Amino acid sequence: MLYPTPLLCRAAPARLLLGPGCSRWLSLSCPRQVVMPAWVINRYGQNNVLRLANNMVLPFIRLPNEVIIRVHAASLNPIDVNMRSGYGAAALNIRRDPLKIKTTGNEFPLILGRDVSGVVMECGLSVSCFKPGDEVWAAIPPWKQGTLSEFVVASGNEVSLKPKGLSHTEAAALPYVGLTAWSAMNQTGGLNQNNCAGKRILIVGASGGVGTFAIQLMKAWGAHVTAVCSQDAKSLVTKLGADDVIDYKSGDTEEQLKLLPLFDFILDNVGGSTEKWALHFLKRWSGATYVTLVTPFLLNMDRLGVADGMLQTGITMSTKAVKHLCKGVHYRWAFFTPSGIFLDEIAELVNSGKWWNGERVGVKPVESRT
Ligand SMILES: NC(=O)C1=CN([C@@H]2O[C@H](COP(=O)(O)OP(=O)(O)OC[C@H]3O[C@@H](n4cnc5c(N)ncnc54)[C@H](OP(=O)(O)O)[C@@H]3O)[C@@H](O)[C@H]2O)C=CC1
Repeated sequence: MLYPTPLLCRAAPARLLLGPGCSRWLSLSCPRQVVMPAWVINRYGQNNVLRLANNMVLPFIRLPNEVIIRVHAASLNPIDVNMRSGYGAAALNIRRDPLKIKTTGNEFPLILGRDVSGVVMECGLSVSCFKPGDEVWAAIPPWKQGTLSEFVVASGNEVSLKPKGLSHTEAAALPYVGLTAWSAMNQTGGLNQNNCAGKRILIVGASGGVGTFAIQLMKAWGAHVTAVCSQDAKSLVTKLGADDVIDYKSGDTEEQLKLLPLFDFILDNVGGSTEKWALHFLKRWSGATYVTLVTPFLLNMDRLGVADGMLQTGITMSTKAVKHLCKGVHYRWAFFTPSGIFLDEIAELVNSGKWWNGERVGVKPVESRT
């Protein structure tokens, strides 16, 4: 395993001054490329396409607001499994390194993994919030090289100081699901700590990464939470603060929900047929909102190409939004949003102790995520 030498660390700003495209110049002129280990894929497929490469070129700072993080822990989310199979490639390639795609003809090798907890190694010239040695956490957007490697580059505005009470392993389980839940509940759904008290929230798929985070966020903001999950997860979601638990595997979910009062907000982490029945459980004409994280946005572009895929997405989304608005409820799609600022807010909640409900049960250890 090779680590960056001080010379190479100092070389990063010089590369920055050279601007985009300098990597080729440097790799031609450097007698010895500095390499790192990383889990990569060189084509899309099943798990057998994953390989541990020991010769990935060390990433470097291209933009003044970027930082290099030495990865202490990373974790996996459903998106990593889906991206391994090619999910989202059409849209993500538009945002990936155009020079690399132009010179090699494809996006490979790709490093998967969105979550990171680690230590800042190097900062771009305009980074003022972080310095080398800071312990940070982040979720790297899916169009960038991922975190299943020894080093990763992130924009300064995607990074936040890691909560002091969490180990790197614990911290690496939170950013992607945390930012996704934050985006869905706060940015898309309009919920915040000042308007949640007494609101009735239904979380479908409550036992997953996003769901377990969303339960804790809603409880920290004072809402009443009903969790839909399997019996296996009942004690977990109860410990996290869920007030009511509906077991979707034993009996009819709709029949069980009919026994409860209507909801102000539904978070759908499951998709499929959920929106066919779940919207009936929202209060009408009172600003109630249904937010789903399972959308055909990237699939449409994979299937139809970027332009037609975006058009199809726009039509589907607006048709559904208008249809449900006519019935008195808001219908919205939500997406993961990388943000150091929101991670700061999450870190504050974690540091305040509100997160743990008295027990350290809020984080799924990295080993147990699929
Ligand atoms: N739009 C976006 O930008 C993003 C979308 N997502 C999507 O959000 C979804 C949730 O993500 P994440 O939490 O990380 O995924 P997980 O795989 O961690 O969790 C999904 C959970 O859903 C539960 N589940 C499955 N079927 C049902 C059902 N019929 N009713 C209730 N619960 C069910 C599973 O529980 P059990 O095993 O007990 O059945 C599982 O715990 C995924 O589909 C993901 O692709 C995630 C991040 C970003």
